[in-house]
Amino acid sequence: SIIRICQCVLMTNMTDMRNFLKSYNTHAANANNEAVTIAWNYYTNITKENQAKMTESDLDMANFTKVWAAKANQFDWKRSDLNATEKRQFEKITQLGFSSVNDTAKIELKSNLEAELTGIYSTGKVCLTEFGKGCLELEPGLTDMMANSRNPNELLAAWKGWRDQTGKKMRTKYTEFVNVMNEMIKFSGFNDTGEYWRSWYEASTFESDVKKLYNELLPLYEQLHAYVRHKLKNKYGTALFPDTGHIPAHLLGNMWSQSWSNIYDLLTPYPNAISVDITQKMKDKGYNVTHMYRVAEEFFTSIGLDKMPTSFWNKSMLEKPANRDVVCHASAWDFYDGEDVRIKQCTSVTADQFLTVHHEMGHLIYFLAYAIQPVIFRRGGNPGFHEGMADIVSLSFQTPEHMHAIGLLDSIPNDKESDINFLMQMALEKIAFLPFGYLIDQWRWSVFRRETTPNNYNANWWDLRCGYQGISPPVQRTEQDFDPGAKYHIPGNTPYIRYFVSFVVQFQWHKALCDEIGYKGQLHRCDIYKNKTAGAKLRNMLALGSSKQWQDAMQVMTGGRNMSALPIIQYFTPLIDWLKEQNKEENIGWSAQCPSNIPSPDQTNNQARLSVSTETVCLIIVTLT
Ligand SMILES: C[C@H](N[C@H](C(=O)O)[C@@H]1CCCN1C(=O)[C@@H](N)CC(=O)O)C(=O)N1CCC[C@H]1C(=O)O
Ligand SMILES: [Zn+2]
Repeated sequence: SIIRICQCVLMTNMTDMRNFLKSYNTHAANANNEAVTIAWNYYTNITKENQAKMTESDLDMANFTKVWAAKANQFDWKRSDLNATEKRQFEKITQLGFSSVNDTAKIELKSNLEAELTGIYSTGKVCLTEFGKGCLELEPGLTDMMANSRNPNELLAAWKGWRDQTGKKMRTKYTEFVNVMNEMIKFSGFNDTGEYWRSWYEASTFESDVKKLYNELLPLYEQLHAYVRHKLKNKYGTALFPDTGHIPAHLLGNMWSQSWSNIYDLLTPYPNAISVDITQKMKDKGYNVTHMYRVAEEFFTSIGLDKMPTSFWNKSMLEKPANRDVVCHASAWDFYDGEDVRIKQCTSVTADQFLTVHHEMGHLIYFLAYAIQPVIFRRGGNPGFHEGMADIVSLSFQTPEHMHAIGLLDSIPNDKESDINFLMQMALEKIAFLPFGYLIDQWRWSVFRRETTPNNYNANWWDLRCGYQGISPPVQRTEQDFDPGAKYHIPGNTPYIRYFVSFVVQFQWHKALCDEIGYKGQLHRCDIYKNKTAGAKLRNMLALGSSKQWQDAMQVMTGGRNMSALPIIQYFTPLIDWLKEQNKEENIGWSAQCPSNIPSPDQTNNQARLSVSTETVCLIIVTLT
C-alpha cells in the first residue's frame, strides 16, 4: 500500500506538472504578445512615451519570467518520470537570463539604454552639402550612395559622416550597457553576457567550432579579396590603397563592407556574357513594394509552405512612414498567437531590398511553422538556424533559372562565362560576408570578457576589421570614435555570430534539399521553386522549433549532426578555381595589422578640395578655350 501511495503521489505530481506546462503556455502566449506589441509600437514610432511603455513592459516580462520559474521549480521535475520534451520545457522555463536580478533599477537601466542606443542609430542623419546632397538618413539615402557612388570623396564623406552621427554618440551609453548586462547575467550563473549568448548553441565546443569553420573558409575569401582589390585599384588608382594589401572600407558598395554585390559592375568577370541585374529588371517590370512581397510569398507557397496571413498585410510596416521616426532596420516579428506575424521594413525597389524581403519573410515562415509548438519552444533550433532559414531561399531565387522563371531574365544562359558571372555575384554576397559575420561577436565577446575595455574599443575593433576582413579605414580612427556603434546589431544588442552560422548551414540545407529532390546538376544552379518535396523536408525541421537540440534538427535535414563547410566550398569551387587563375600575379592576403599611414581627416578634406578644384579648373579652361 506504501508503494501504491508513492505511485499515487508521483502520478498526481506528473498530472500537476503537465497541468503546469499547459497553464504556463497560455499565460506565456499572452505575456509575449503584450510585450511584443509594446516593442512594436516603439520600433514603429520612436517617442519618449513609447520608450517608457517598453521599459514598463520589460519590467513586467522580467517579473513574469521569475514568477513562473519559481513555480516550475516547486516540482522535482529533473528526477520525475516526465519525458525528455517535457523536461526540456521545464529546463527552458527555469532559464532566467537577464530576469534573475531582483534589482528593478538594473532592468530599467538596461531597457532604457537599449532603446536610446537604438534610437540614436535610427535617427542618425548626415548632411553632405559639399556634394549637394542635403541631409541623408541611412535608408534609403546613405545606403543608395554607398551602393551607387563611384566618387571616393563622396563615399568617404558618407562613410565618416555616418560614424560621426551614430557610433561616436554612443560610446558612454554602450559602456554603461555592457556593465549593467554583465552585472545582471551573473545572477543566472554566467561569467559574462557573451557566455550566456553562446549557451544558446548548446555545445561546449561552439566557439572553437566556428573558429575552425572560419579557417576552412578563409582561402575562399582570400581569393575573392585579391581579385576585388586588383579590380578596384584599376578603377580608383593605386594611391588610395595602402601597401599592406588592405582594401579601403568605403569602396566596397556597402556602409559596413559586409556585402560587395553593389560594385559587381566594377568586377564583372565577362562583361560580354550574361549577368543578372535584378534592380534594373525590377524597375523595367514596374515592380512596387507590395509586388516584391507577393513574389516572395509565392516562392514559399510554391514549395508548400504557408502564405502570409491577412493580418500580415494589414499590420506590417512595409514602407517608411513620412511623418515619424521609426527603426528602419528591417526585422521580422512574431506575436506568439500562431497567426499575427509582421515585417517592419523601409522597403525600396532594389536587389538588396528584394533579398531582405525574402530574408524577413523566411523568418515569418519559421514563426508559422513552429506555431504548433508550446510557446517556450517557439524559437529557432539555434539563432543561426533562424537566420539560415531566412536566407536559404536566396540560394534558389537568385539563380538564372529562377530569374527566368519569374520573368526577370529573358533566357537561361548555359555558357561558362555567364556561369562565372553568376557565381561571382553570389560570392560577393555570400563569401564577402564571412569574415564580417565572424568578427562582430569576436569583438563583443572580448568586450564582455573585459579583454577589450573602453580605452581600446575602437583600436581592437579595427584590429579585427583589418585582420579578418582585410579592409582598412579610409580615414584615421581614434578612441574618440566608436565604429562598432555604426552597425545596427551593436546598439540593437542582437548577437551576430548567428549570421556566420547561417552562411554555413544554409548551404548544408540547400545541398540536402537539392539531393532530396534528385537534382543532379551543379549545386549553384539548383532551384527548389515549386518543389513540394523540398518544402516538406524543410517544414519537418522548421516545425521542431527549439523542442529538440539543433544537432537533432540538423540530423533531420542533412543526416549529419554538425556544421560543415564542405557544401559552401563545393558550391563555389568552380569560381575559386577561376579566381586562382586570375590571381596568379597577385599577392594573396594582407598584413594582420592595419596600415600605419592612414590619412587624417583634414588631409582627406584637402584631397577632396583638390580633386573638386582640379575638375573646376579643367572646366574653366575648357570653357575659356
Ligand atoms: C536585415 C536583417 N534584420 C535582422 C534579421 O532579420 O535578422 C533583424 C534585426 C536584428 C534581428 N532581426 C530580426 O528580424 C529577428 N527578429 C529575426 C529573428 O526572429 O530571429 C539583418 O540585420 N541582417 C540580414 C542579413 C545580415 C544582417 C545584416 O543586415 O547585417
Ligand atoms: Zn534574419
